[in-house]
Amino acid sequence: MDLEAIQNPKFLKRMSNEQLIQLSEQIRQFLIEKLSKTGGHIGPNLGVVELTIALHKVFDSPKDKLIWDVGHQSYVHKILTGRANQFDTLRQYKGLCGFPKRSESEHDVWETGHSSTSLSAAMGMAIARDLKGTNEHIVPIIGDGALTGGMALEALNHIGHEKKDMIVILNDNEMSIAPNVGALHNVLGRLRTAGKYHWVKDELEMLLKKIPAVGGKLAATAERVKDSIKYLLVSGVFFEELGFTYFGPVDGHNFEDLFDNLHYAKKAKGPVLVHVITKKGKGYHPAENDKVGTWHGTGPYKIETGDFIQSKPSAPSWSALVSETVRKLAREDRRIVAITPAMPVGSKLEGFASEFPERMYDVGIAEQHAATMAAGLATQGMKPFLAIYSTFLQRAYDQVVHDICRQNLNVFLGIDRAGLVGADGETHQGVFDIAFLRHIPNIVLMMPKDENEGQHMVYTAIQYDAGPIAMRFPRGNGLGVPMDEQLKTIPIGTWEVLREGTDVAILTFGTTIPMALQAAERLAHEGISVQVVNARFIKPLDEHMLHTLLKRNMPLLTIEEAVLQGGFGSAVLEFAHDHSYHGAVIDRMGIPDRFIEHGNVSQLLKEIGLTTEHVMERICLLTPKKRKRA
Ligand SMILES: Cc1ncc(C[n+]2csc(CCOP(=O)(O)OP(=O)(O)O)c2C)c(N)n1
Ligand SMILES: CC(=O)[C@@H](O)[C@H](O)COP(=O)(O)O
Ligand SMILES: [Mg+2]
Repeated sequence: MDLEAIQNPKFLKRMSNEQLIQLSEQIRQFLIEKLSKTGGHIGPNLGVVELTIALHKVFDSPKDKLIWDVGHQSYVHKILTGRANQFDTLRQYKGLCGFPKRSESEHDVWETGHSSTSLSAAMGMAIARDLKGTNEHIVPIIGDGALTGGMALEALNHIGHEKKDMIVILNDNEMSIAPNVGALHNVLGRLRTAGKYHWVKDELEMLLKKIPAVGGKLAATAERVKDSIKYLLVSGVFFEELGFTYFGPVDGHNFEDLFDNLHYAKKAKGPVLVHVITKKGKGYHPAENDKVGTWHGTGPYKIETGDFIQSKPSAPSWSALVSETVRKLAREDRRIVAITPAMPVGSKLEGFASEFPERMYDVGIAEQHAATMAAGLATQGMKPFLAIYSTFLQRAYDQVVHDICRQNLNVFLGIDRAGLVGADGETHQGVFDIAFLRHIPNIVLMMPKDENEGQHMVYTAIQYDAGPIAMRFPRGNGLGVPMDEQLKTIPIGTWEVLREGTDVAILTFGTTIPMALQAAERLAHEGISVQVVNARFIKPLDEHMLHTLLKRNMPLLTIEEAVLQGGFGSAVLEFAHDHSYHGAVIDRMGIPDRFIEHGNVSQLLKEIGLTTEHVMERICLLTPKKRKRA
């Protein structure tokens, strides 16, 4: 069939299982083809083809609410709800979002991107339904990785207590991004192998009744069987004791099994959990055999070979630079412990993990736990390195305030993906961390201009023992600058003049330094002398340099690839005000007060007005008398 002609999922109701099998094959090929050009979350989506088809056949979206946790696995849902013709624009500027988007379709009832929110949202929708007296089905679909998120466990606890009608679909493929971790994962493991939970439970009851009747060796065998089955059943009881009716394990690639269980679940009263076993990457050999998470989210690739199509980077990735520098230091410094909340691959911690397995912790999708565990380590004299994406650090704000900074503990926060991340869009842009960190007492917040300064900053952070210290760095690769052999510490709170100037000073850091230098270079030809300062410490500010600049009455322009509200520019404004430089001329450039959608970073910067040309315009507005007509 022509997938691009699909308007809505109603057509599924008329299809036989054989036809559905053909459809799932067609969708798989479509995904493999399209994503070989656009990139995206190919593994997760190949794993949920049959499950998504079955859900849209059994339930009536959008009346029935399908809520996709994380949402990176919603491409099949988007195909079945009339968006197949947009896949050439997947995750591109003004194109199809890689996550559910309410403005795209009435079938996208809840927007995700950050993990573990589906059950809480589902509970809200279930309460609303019952208060309104309507009868729609509420169906959150949560992965085994997302289930390790604290929010999910908070919601399970409440849902099981309130006993509202809800059908939780647990999509268990044994993988988070990397192989899933945790005790809960082991519970699921037992269930995966237990066979049909309810059948096993009935068999056990019958067996238990017969045991007294058999004597001798058979009794001992029966006893052993009973114990092993009981061990397996304990896992099923895990959910039943939480107040759920457990169905499973269900073969997530077998329509008969799926329909049997989903129809049961649809009729059941109270909260139901359907444990569906799927294979991440199913149907595409390289993705299906991915043991480490390489095919979780990818760029374009060659279908025949599974080779990724990417230009050879001129410099190591920022994540590798930071994690490998920590690894090098960990050889001499036994205090160092690395922690990642489920992103060992993205944070490039594989090397550290292989060299120091006893000092590397992947805690699952548990940022709050990760941050406070780091604080606990620091109280015992250890030097925890918490590798965490800026956007995911948002989950651990109180732990940073209450546990790490308030107790002034020696935690090193490696804030990865700081700034615009591009394809993942609104839910993943790392643009809030300056605003939500800089006002916390005791924290040091810094950002290097290039990877050489970055390695020195890592060294500085490890040596620093006066409290919490955070280094933010962008997604992607460094600039390819020469690297010093010898690491050195950078004095905390010191900025660096990169270019002298007398008419105006630009204060900026990290990824916006190149555009500042380029603007200064071009304006020099128009008679405007621009000073460019590497304001590499966002907190504490370099007060000495600020006083010097403000006393010279130089107009200042701050630039940051981060939100303006409460950002670095705000800090400079506050400083000028607090030190009575009331006549100071201070302008700010950064991300405006709105969410930034997905797209190529350079396109987004252009849309926002963060380019060399925009900097030049702002400088000219600050120095009107100086500009020689070009
Ligand atoms: C709060 C948060 N932390 C981390 C991530 C990064 N992340 C995206 S998908 C994923 C793994 C999800 O595993 P699972 O729920 O099992 O889905 P699967 O990819 O296996 O289908 C992680 C850790 C995230 N999206 N949100
Ligand atoms: C869906 C999700 O949250 C992750 O897969 C995220 O997309 C990873 O981002 P990076 O590609 O920057 O590691
Ligand atoms: Mg999974």
